[in-house]
Amino acid sequence: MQTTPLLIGSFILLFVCQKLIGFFRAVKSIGNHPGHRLLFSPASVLGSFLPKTKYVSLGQNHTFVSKHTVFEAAGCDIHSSVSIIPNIRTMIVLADPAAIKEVTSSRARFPKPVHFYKALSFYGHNIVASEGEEWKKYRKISAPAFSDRNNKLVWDESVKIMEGLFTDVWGDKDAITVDHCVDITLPIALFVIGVAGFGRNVSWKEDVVIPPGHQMTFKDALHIVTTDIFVKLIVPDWAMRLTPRLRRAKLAFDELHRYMAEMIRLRQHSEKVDRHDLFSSLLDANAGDLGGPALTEDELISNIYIFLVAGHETTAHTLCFTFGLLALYQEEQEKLYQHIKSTIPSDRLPTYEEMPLLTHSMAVFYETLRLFPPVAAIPKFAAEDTTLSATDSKGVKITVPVPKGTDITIAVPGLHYNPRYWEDPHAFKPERFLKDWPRDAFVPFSAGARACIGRKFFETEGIAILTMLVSRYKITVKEEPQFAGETFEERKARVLANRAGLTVTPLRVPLVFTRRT
Ligand code: HEM
Repeated sequence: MQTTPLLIGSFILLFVCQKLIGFFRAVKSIGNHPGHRLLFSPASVLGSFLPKTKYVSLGQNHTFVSKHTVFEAAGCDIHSSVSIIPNIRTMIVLADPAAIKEVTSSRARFPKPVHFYKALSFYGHNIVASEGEEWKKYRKISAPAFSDRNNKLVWDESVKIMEGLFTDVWGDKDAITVDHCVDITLPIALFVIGVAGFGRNVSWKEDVVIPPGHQMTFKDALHIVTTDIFVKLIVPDWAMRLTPRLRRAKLAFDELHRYMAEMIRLRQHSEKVDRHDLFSSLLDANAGDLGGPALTEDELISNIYIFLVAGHETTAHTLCFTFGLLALYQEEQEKLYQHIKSTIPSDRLPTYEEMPLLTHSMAVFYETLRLFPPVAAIPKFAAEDTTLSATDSKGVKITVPVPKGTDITIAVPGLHYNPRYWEDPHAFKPERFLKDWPRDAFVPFSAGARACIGRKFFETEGIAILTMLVSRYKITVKEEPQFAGETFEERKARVLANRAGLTVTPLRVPLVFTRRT
């Protein structure tokens, strides 16, 4: 009778001893480099959802929230994290430009951990969630669509979309109040990738109408899929009908699939015109017209989905933070307005050829991306036993052993708020990008062969949108009685508050756009 509890107790003791031995071995394998010692891995579902508790979990959005402070505590621009559950995991976290450059430029030594991207692969394999020969195939198919010719299309379409917003939606109103700025930046970014990437032209008026044969709009389906992506990862298919929220998520996943299949059928049956957009490249690859192995139907759908997501969420959130910052820092907005006014005559629309002249607009975006990088943590892993080096707080070079299999995280906010490279790192100062600046200490688009393929696409649409908006409207924070009397710092914290989502997500940015006279 007494043997059962004894047996269970022995098993528990054995399990704990095994975990502890593994834990201490892991700590030793990285030379006992300082950092977090945790019960739950920050890369696990529990570890990222539990609140921040010492020795237990780092809490939500921790890479963004902690910025450079963890590195300061570790006394080095590389810190470690060793955790026990679900299995012993060793992670090396980087905020050192040279170490980051080494990792991003050696793809074979530091590949992408594809299993981390499971949430993005539910429609099939795609460019973001793949490695090796498969990734090379997707990148080769997509690269020609990001040409200068297509960037001009991105510019022209972005200008048209902004004109549509001003005339069809805002009309003759002198002041437009939005309760959350993403309510306008999400559709803007989606319309741009829709038309410039996929030839899918949606007007502001059509955008709110559910087309026949569907139960939600394309925009809503994509938005719900993006927001509920982790639900789909955690909840098994049979359980997706259990609550109204889960049913809505399931409907959105199915609807988005239907919309993408329709887009494909429509383009396949339309007259072949000489197009060079992303959709044409993907369809040609599916038809086997590009040589090499053809894209399967699932790969085609999954890549369309990934370009829609990668191409609109990052952009929409960056635009939203940019408008929020300009509303808070009126003097910076005025400088930007004056620069645009002195560069583009007010009696006509800005052209793609004028984009290089809009240096101040680019500086505003770069400073926003430094402060609010949408992708806060970029994961890699060590494919072999190796080392990484950084300087410690006393300027001494430290070499950290990195055993094969170690997780590596590029902590983008850690680097972007690193006071060794950025003076007064918490301040919004676009001018820092108008003089010489530390290029290796700025990686919002990652770097090396796996850097963002859409960087120029974003910069083009972003500058066109910002130029159109700031030249015609002044942006201010919406005044609300419940926040009367708050200090500037309180207002800033409220307006720029964010949470972890697929990318760093603004919570609520309430703004007023007032027509300039
Ligand atoms: C503010 C705008 C943007 C930011 C900050 C951004 C950031 C990034 C980052 C950090 C990565 C690397 C992710 C990783 O290694 O896991 C990435 C990859 C990627 N981005 Fe962007 N992105 C932006 C806009 C865009 C746009 C507009 C598109 C498409 C039109 C796009 C398409 C992609 C794709 C396809 C990849 C995967 C590339 C590969 O692995 O070869 N992104 N982006």
